[in-house]
Amino acid sequence: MTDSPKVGQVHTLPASELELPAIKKPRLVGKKGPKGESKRAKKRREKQKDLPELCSTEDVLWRDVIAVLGQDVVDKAIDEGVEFDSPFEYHQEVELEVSSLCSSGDALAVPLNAKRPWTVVVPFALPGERIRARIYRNARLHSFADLLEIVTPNPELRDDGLVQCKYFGSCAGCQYQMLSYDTQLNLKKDVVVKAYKNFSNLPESSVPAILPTIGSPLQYGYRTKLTPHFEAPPKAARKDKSITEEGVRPDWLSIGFNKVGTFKTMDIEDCPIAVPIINKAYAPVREDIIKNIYTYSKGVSLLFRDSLEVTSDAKSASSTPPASDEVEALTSALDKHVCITDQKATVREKVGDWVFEYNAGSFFQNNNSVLVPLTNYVRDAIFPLSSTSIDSDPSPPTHLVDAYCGAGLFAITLSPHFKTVAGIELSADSIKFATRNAKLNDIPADKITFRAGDAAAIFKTVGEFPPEKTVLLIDPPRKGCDDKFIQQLLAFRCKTVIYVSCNVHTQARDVGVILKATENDDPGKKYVLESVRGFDLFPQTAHVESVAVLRLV
Ligand SMILES: C[S@@+](CC[C@H](N)C(=O)[O-])C[C@H]1O[C@@H](n2cnc3c(N)ncnc32)[C@H](O)[C@@H]1O
Repeated sequence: MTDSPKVGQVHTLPASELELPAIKKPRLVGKKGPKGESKRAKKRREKQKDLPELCSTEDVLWRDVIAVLGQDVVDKAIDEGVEFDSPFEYHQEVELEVSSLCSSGDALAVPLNAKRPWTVVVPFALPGERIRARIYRNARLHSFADLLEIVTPNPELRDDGLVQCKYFGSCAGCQYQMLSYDTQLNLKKDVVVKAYKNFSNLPESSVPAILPTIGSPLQYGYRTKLTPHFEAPPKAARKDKSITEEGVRPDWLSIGFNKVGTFKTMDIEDCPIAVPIINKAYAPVREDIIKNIYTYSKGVSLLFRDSLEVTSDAKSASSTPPASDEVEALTSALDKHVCITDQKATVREKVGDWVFEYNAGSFFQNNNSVLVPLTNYVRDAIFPLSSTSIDSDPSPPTHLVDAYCGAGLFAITLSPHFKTVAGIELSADSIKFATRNAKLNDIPADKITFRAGDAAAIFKTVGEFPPEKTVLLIDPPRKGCDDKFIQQLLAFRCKTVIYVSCNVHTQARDVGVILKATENDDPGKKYVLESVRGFDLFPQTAHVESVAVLRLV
């Protein structure tokens, strides 16, 4: 059984029930234009001022809207000042033809018989489908709507039989369960292609053909972290405590994730993309919350993290290498999974033969099954040819800088291939664990060092690293690298840069800045974009991780 929309079925999604106001036309404020500026030039200047922030979610969607309507149509609407004149009323029901998918995984549809060029963003619909939807918000040349019905499905793409979650179609977590896994991977490749087209500011000739997305070995049951949440009891409900004493969930209580298109929580009993141990632990926690809900005065965001059991033996082994007869006990202890719910507890995870510990509340990649392929891919990108090949690099890199290193995932897994490794990370807590993880994996302290600080500070500390034999690995948060970091990267100019990113749009922007800044430099000093490839860390969702390889030529 699934709640996902079916042909001819009325699918009630909740967003349109909310009183979401229409987005107001922004006021055009700002500096005066140059003297003698033409009307047309003024309009264009004002148009630029109005545009969403570069690489923001709105900006990514805006580029998709332009692609559907065409730049000429968009320019004309803006010149005529009608870009916010939606043809739709709040809650109007409309029939639409889906033309493409946005990078967020939502469909972009065109109204049938519209008075003017317009687009509508609708979740869970697919290109080629005819749908019915209800408008709940208007914006610049596009509206947002809830999906009501798929009038004509696209059987080439849609297979509702693939859906494994009863909440799919209502929960905001997944977008793609009705698609084959190959289709999901192809769509993610398209997102990477679009990101480089829209945000790198590079000519086509500077961007290599985007490589096929590498899939996750697990496509369900892979998420090692889940954070369901719930609200505190409303005042009126606090007076009536009788129901929960019997363990029955009151109607107003929802423990779970956001409903699609809203900030409202929907009640979710299990999540099939999470690892089984998390779902097992979640059920009794839910029961306990329901029984004790009136003791909560604030809403809570829960944490569930898959961990290998850390025994006292294993703990002491983390500071001193284990004696050989302890190894077996340690190995078997490592294979027992537990679920951690305390933000401050230590999580233990294996990536291949490497062991990592980190604070449950801090960052670690959320899909363990893909981490060996990902780290191996990065290794092979750094050392492109096998050591037996006659063409192999006669002077391979010897030094690695891992910027934004977290608990040391890349620094540690890549350490056997380098003489010296240096990592930097803003979170002092993660650095404490990175240092501990180096010890845990028997990496000598004189080979690998981690320091807490802003990523840009690493360049001051690696003055001894020969740039022509150094690899810089970057894995920043969604906002990408700041200007200070990029300027120092350019000054350092090491031979290879591997840019891993959870936001391909900011990655494309930063890569564009780096390539443009070096395009007129002497041979050996210019960065080229050697390859870009998506990695699927989050199957069933629209999210794509991206790995870009830059090399000096
Ligand atoms: C996407 S995570 C990558 C972590 C690590 N590479 C991994 O794969 O586990 C980004 C990391 O950057 C850190 N970070 C955020 N801003 C930073 C900054 N300005 N300088 C250094 N690290 C930063 C975050 O704390 C986070 O651990």
